[in-house]
Amino acid sequence: MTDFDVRPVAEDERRATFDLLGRSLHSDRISDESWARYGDSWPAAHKFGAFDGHTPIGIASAFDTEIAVPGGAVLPLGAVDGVGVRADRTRRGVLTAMMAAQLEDFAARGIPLAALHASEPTIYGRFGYGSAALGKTVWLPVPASRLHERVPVGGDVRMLTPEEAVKEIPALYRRIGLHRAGMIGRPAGWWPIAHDRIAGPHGSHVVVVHSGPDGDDGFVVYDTVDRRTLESPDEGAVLKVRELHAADPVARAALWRFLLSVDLVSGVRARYRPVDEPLALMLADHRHARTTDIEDDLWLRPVDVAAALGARTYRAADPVVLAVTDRMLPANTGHYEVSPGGARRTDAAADLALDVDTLGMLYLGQWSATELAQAGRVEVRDAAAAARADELFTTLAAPWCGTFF
Ligand SMILES: CC(=O)SCCNC(=O)CCNC(=O)[C@H](O)C(C)(C)COP(=O)(O)OP(=O)(O)OC[C@H]1O[C@@H](n2cnc3c(N)ncnc32)[C@H](O)[C@@H]1OP(=O)(O)O
Repeated sequence: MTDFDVRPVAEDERRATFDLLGRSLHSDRISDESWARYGDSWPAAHKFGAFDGHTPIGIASAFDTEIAVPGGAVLPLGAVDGVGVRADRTRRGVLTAMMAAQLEDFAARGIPLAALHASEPTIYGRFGYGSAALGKTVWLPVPASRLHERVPVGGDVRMLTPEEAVKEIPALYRRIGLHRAGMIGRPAGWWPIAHDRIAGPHGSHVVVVHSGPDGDDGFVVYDTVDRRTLESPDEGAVLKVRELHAADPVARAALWRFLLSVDLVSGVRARYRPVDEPLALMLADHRHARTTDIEDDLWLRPVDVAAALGARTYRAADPVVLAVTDRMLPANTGHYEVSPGGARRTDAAADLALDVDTLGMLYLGQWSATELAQAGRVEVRDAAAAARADELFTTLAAPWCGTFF
């Protein structure tokens, strides 16, 4: 049994907790130089540590931002960006205690949704997080992959210097906007560690911007992986896309056209793309676009179920009543009527019953109530209700986050 206290991280505990996180993820200890450059991206605010005396043995970090939900509303979000427990203190409740403190903090501050990217899919369901948006990995071989002649053409692309990338991309991300459910805002503290570190003067990534008739409207950040070996000295490099954002199909097509045009390349690999990005359809020969993986990407946790359900829109169908159970935040446990007019608490009998993590899976439209019922995650009390819930919760575009945190 381990004794530990969970409390907010103090200013002078930032680096120790950052190192603890790095160690738990098997990263190298951060150098003084890198800490001086990027340490401000690890503020003490919204971090809970588990301490054995003064020594940190666990960290659960989050930053405040916002997330787009189906219908276009943008809600406050607690983005959980770093969780780790010292390897000699795992499996004795340290994470559970930190998650409880963090969720109570989100609830007390009126934050209706929390989200994270999970290192392992078996960790977070018990804390009310559900796998809410998937991402696909695509592989496009070069030169075989050519865009179809009907794919729209327009605008121009230009490669930024690292200094320009640091300056211009944050504003461009804001201009493109949170146009899909699941996309999140990127606060000032996100950029140095997640973008400038890899795409600025000390990084290896390349940034290319597309401009259309109204100015810059898309960008891609990628790295180049050299594949030459003694046995195959002429093997082309692989372009590894870190992120690609575009305001419209013309900008998106231009950025993919650019990637496929780079010389001495054997292929383009992009991970965590929207599952409905029509890359295969954009090729002259759709067989060249290979989806090599589909992974859970964003995990979502309704913190205030009434506020979260009330903020998204629903398609036309008769109402359903959901019985939601939330063991960690019991104030959420109750019945909610969902209809095209919105959502509200009700005393009416429930048609479907589910835990709050499953509500997280349903919320952005990635999974249907029927799928979740067939998998045993939704209990069907009225046989016709799953189909009504499918209609209500379905979204035209797949949810997608598109931001690493
Ligand atoms: C958002 C992010 O940052 S993702 C990155 C998460 N961090 C990592 O993966 C770093 C390496 N792993 C770790 O640091 C730790 O193992 C953690 C943080 C995943 C778990 O911390 P712990 O303190 O061991 O968790 P805790 O003891 O509270 O476990 C609670 C329950 O979850 C289970 N659990 C915890 N971690 C895992 C896991 N990796 N796989 C399966 N089950 C797990 C425990 O078995 C326990 O189950 P029980 O209640 O049935 O007994």
